[in-house]
Amino acid sequence: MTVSKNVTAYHGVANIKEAEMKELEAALKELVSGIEGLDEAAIMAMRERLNAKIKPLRSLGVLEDIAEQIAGIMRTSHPKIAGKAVLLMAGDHGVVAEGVSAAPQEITAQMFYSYLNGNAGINILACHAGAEVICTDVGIAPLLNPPELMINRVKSGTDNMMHGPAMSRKDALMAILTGAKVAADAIKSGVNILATGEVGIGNTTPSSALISVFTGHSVEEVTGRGTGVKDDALKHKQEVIKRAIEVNQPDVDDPIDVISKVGGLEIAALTGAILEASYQNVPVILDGIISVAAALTAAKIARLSASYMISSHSSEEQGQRLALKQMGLGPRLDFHMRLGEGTGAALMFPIAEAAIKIADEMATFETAGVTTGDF
Ligand SMILES: O=C(O)c1ccc[n+]([C@@H]2O[C@H](COP(=O)([O-])O)[C@@H](O)[C@H]2O)c1
Ligand SMILES: Cc1cc2nc[nH]c2cc1C
Repeated sequence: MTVSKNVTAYHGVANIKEAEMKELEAALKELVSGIEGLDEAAIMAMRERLNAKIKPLRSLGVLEDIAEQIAGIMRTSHPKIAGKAVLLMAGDHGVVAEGVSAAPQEITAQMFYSYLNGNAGINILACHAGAEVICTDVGIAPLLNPPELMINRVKSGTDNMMHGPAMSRKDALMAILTGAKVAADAIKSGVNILATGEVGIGNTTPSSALISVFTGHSVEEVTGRGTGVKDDALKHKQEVIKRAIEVNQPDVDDPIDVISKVGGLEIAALTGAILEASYQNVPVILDGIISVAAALTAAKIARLSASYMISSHSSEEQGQRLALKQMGLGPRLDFHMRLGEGTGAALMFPIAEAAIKIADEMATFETAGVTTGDF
């Protein structure tokens, strides 16, 4: 198959599959313990740079917040954005058997091919932003089964969480570490800002379940229509989520337990990617409800990882905003989007670059000879 120019089909993560449970737990522990808080001195130094620019103080609002955050993450007063990538994780969901999605399961695999071909929404928006799309099959159901999609597959779709755990604890750890490895490889190749994206028919169901468990909001409050279920199906979807939580009794104090019981493979991989980005001082832009459910899981595993996250748009799924709020974040773009794939996150790349450009290129009161004052 031909893979278009700004797309990488990932073929790595050799030894995770042979790893023992103990090794996986230890690898995650090591990753988590290496995540540090942001560099406050770099944040203050960036603030000083921005305050010297020819504008009333803080008048570039969120752009200034983003420039400071990136300085704190990259631990320098003069951060530079080099390579940009969307990490697109794919997985299927046993719970689709309950009729929780408006779309059929085979679309996950079909869309994955579209990403590889470079003609889906995320390809266009990532290309527009000068970013690559790194696609990983973490758990697509075996419909087409071509070997090139299976290299990183932890499991061929989750089990139906309405009847028991979506996956084993070991599978959840493997998916998290697969995501971490994909992020690590991207960073090694020169990428220094990441965005999260995904595809997985049915995945708004586990995302809402995770958000309900972690935030304490009711299932009704955090569950929306996903691909577009109608009123009756939405009610049914909420009942399925409630039942899944009741049957599995996830332990809210053990985020791996929660994500293994009511999560998803691609969601877990995004959690791992976010943890790795945090570990390596790389900002990570969040997308819609699935990405934010993964981010919330990451923040529950490692509280400090939340400071490495840059929010993007507000999904039409109401649970996304509530999950962002729990992490002290809020959406920046209100575009009524609900596609996923990383499309909303990709729109933030140029905004992050614009924020850094302001710091680098805008004149100061001194250089421009503009009178300073109490403004
Ligand atoms: O990003 C979002 O907020 C978002 C909201 C609704 C749907 N999606 C996408 O649609 C699929 C999940 O919807 P569903 O109804 O099958 O659960 C999955 O492939 C997601 O990428 C994504
Ligand atoms: C067509 C289609 C494209 C998608 N991209 C992400 N989720 C999706 C769901 C559907 C149904």
